[in-house]
Amino acid sequence: TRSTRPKRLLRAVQKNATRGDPLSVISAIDHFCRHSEWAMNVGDEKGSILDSVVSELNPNTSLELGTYCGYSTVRIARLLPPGARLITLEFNPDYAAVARQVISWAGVQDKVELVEGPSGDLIPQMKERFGVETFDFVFLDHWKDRYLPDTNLLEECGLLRKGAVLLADNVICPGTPEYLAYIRNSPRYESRYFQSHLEYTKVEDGLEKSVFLG
Ligand SMILES: CCNc1ncnc2c1ncn2[C@@H]1O[C@H](/C=C/CNC(=O)c2cc(-c3ccc(F)cc3)cc(O)c2O)[C@@H](O)[C@H]1O
Ligand SMILES: [Mg+2]
Repeated sequence: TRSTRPKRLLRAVQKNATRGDPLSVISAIDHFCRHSEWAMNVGDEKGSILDSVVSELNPNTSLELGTYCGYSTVRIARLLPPGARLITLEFNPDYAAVARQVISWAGVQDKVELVEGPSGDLIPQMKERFGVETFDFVFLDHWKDRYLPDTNLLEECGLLRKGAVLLADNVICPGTPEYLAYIRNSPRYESRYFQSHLEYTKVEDGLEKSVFLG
């Protein structure tokens, strides 16, 4: 079957990373994307901001929108305390298949539940089907024009607890104008912009961290 970039990325992980060692998986992907083929992972620079937000929050229940190859899934899961869990949503079956293998190569599969399907259908099922009460942390990194509708959906489904943190990738490049306008003007959120760069480049990009006030 035709080789794709995600499959070549997975091969680089299997070749260069040590099974059960999440940091070696993260650096193998960063090396591949820097020296072989650029790919839309959050990357090492924005990734360390993601790490600090997760470490400070110690979330029990986390949601990731847009798994892609599982790079940020591994970054988040490796920092979660025992018993904590990360649900990650991916609607492309080929990407999901690659991500599952990256996640298990890193040895974090016990903390991760990768669900295949569109977020718009899955978010309303979180309570009933996945036994979620509320999320402590949400990482948004899927189609940029879906950040706002999915945030509204999370609100409507009562899935955000007071103090829950939303962290959005790419608020500058490619950009998420409607999401930014909403979240920065809403009295229900306290937002802060973390300036950084588009993964593996010198182009400006950043993460928007927003605390839900209830
Ligand atoms: C339909 C909405 N619901 C969804 N539900 C579940 N999974 C979804 C969904 N949308 C998209 N996905 C998945 O998330 C991933 C999509 C991510 C979209 N990301 C980007 O477009 C992106 C793009 C860039 C970028 C920046 C500059 C460029 F020149 C070129 C690309 C950088 C990034 O960091 C990005 O995150 C895919 O795996 C896709 O299958
Ligand atoms: Mg991104």
